[in-house]
Amino acid sequence: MGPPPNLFCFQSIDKELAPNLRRYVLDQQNEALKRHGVFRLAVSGGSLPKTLATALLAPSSGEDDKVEFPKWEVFYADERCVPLDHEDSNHKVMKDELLNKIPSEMGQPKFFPIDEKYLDDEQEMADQYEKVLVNTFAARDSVKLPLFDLILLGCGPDGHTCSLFPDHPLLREQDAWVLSLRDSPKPPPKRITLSLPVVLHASKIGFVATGGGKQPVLKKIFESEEGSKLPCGLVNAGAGDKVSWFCDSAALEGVSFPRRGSVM
Ligand SMILES: O=C1O[C@H](COP(=O)(O)O)[C@@H](O)[C@H](O)[C@H]1O
Repeated sequence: MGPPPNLFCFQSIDKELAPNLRRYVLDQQNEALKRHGVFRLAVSGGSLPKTLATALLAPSSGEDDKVEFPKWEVFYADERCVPLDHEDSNHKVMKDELLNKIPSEMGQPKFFPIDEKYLDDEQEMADQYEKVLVNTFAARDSVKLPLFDLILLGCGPDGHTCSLFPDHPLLREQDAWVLSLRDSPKPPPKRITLSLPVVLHASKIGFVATGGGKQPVLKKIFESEEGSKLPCGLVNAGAGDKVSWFCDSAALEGVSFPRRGSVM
């Protein structure tokens, strides 16, 4: 199983979870900027962008608490094959929740949405998105896997993360960086997703899971053999202490897995 992930539990999302998530993201940003002058992040859609925006749009409290958006390169951990202005688009959620709300003096991150040209062919879409990663992270034959500084993930009520769903054959994919599916159990059915090896390779992986609707699956993931085989459980098992979970008390009610205090 590897070392256990860092599990943080907060009473309130806005007053406690978001500031701690901010500290965590900015620690990864500051380290990445020292390492290579750019912060490469992959983000999920769903409920994550709203909490992330609360974290990142808060006022800065000092030099090491500055969000350096112009030095960010932001990719999608998964995306639905729909137009970028469609309600189901993860990019649209990210734009509505975060990008469009960034004050102009902070500057904008560089975002890498899917190319709408390939909406009719999800495999081509995945191949094209993989090429974007190859162009960013170096040629496919010189690096085995792209190294994100941070990947921020959600956890679906069924234990899926990215668009990697429980028992889906894509979980076994070892070679491709970006995968396509046309049978997502959660609509819309056509999607692309980072592969599990790409997720596990990241420098740091942060899950954000909030609300009572996530409680049954979190209990399963942290406390049962069955849960450790769900996609989120596979990330815990494969990446161990590179993984942190930011949860609220509603999501962790009755979960007895050992928790950490705050990251600050
Ligand atoms: O379909 C998706 O769901 C997951 C989880 O979303 P949440 O709303 O339950 O937090 C999300 O992480 C993923 O990006 C999205 O495509």
